[in-house]
Amino acid sequence: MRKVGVAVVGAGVVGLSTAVCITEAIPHSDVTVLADRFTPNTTSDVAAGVLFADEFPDIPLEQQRRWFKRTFDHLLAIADSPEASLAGVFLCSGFQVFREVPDDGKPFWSDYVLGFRTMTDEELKRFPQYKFGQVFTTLKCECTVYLPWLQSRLIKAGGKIKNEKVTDLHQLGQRYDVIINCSGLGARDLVGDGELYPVRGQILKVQAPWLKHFVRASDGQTYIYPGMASVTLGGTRQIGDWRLETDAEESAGIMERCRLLEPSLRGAVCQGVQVGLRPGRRNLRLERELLHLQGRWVPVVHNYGHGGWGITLSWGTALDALQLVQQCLTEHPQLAKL
Ligand SMILES: Cc1cc2nc3c(=O)[nH]c(=O)nc-3n(C[C@H](O)[C@H](O)[C@H](O)COP(=O)(O)OP(=O)(O)OC[C@H]3O[C@@H](n4cnc5c(N)ncnc54)[C@H](O)[C@@H]3O)c2cc1C
Ligand SMILES: O=C(O)CCC(=O)C(=O)O
Repeated sequence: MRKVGVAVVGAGVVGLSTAVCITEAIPHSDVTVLADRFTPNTTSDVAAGVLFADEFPDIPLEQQRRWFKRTFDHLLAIADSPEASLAGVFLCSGFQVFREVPDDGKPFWSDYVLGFRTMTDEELKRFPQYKFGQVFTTLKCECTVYLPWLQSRLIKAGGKIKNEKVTDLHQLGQRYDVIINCSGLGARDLVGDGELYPVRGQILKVQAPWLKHFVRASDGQTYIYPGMASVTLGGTRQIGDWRLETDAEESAGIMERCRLLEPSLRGAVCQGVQVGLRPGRRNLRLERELLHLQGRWVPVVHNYGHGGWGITLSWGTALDALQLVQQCLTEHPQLAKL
């Protein structure tokens, strides 16, 4: 029996998670990840990798909760296993602080992180400019470690990886039975999605090994996330900005804002500056369609547009993409019987 040939376009956290889920769940699949950039050169590699999210406005909250919880549970199991350091996944605790008391002090994911609660007045004293805060333990998934680990897991399960820029899905129509589009911001050109836009993010990596807690200002413009080898200081969220170069003035601004939150950073040594373009979209796209490519009908599953929450939602959306592939195989029995 010939296997079902599946092409996954994209080797960021979304593409690799989706490829692993399909390869491990569908034994008669032959999955190839095609990408023009691999770790450490994807946007995912720039991410702080913290499990945290804002809401997509038009996607049912239940669905977003499921994506968050499934990713959290998957990564927590890794964090609790001997694989944790090899996969770059670990628990991290800290504070989110607000200048004004929010109307709703409980984000949609508050039941899934560990120990979510409101900060006490004593805890808030450390942040004199802030009136309200939340304390919780979430996960950090460092993609420069996690993506190589996912690639190894994929290859071990029988998947393949190929360096190829896909300029048109027609290129793949004759070579694969199912196509999964996890091209992030690249989907703007690949499938002409004008709803996608870049949200530029610049971060600093500093040496400050005494810091053990994260601190995040609720506007998402200032955050301090201690990690395995360095502390990530952020950030910027510049909508529509395509610049990949680093900006010295912005670095100075990030450092200044972070020092106001965490004065001990005055002693921190800066190791590097990075920029990434988040795949911004009003709502992420997770759906399937049937495309007529080079004389045959080919199911295409889209899974892109995760904005600033691609690591947070990676496993949950990959499991939904897998379900869409399974539906394609049921509805197109010629594929299931290959
Ligand atoms: C500064 C910063 C901090 C962040 N922090 C966090 C965080 O703490 N938590 C969180 O959840 N998220 C965070 N994010 C967001 C996160 O990085 C993204 O949501 C995530 O990386 C998107 O993953 P992706 O796999 O869709 O895209 P990418 O990582 O961009 O991968 C896209 C892949 O598609 C390939 N590709 C594209 N077009 C083509 C083509 N035509 N042919 C072949 N291959 C193609 C690329 O080569 C690449 O392999 C942050 C982002 C930034 C910039
Ligand atoms: O916003 C955060 O706190 C985590 C970092 C992030 O998700 C981002 O910068 O996109």
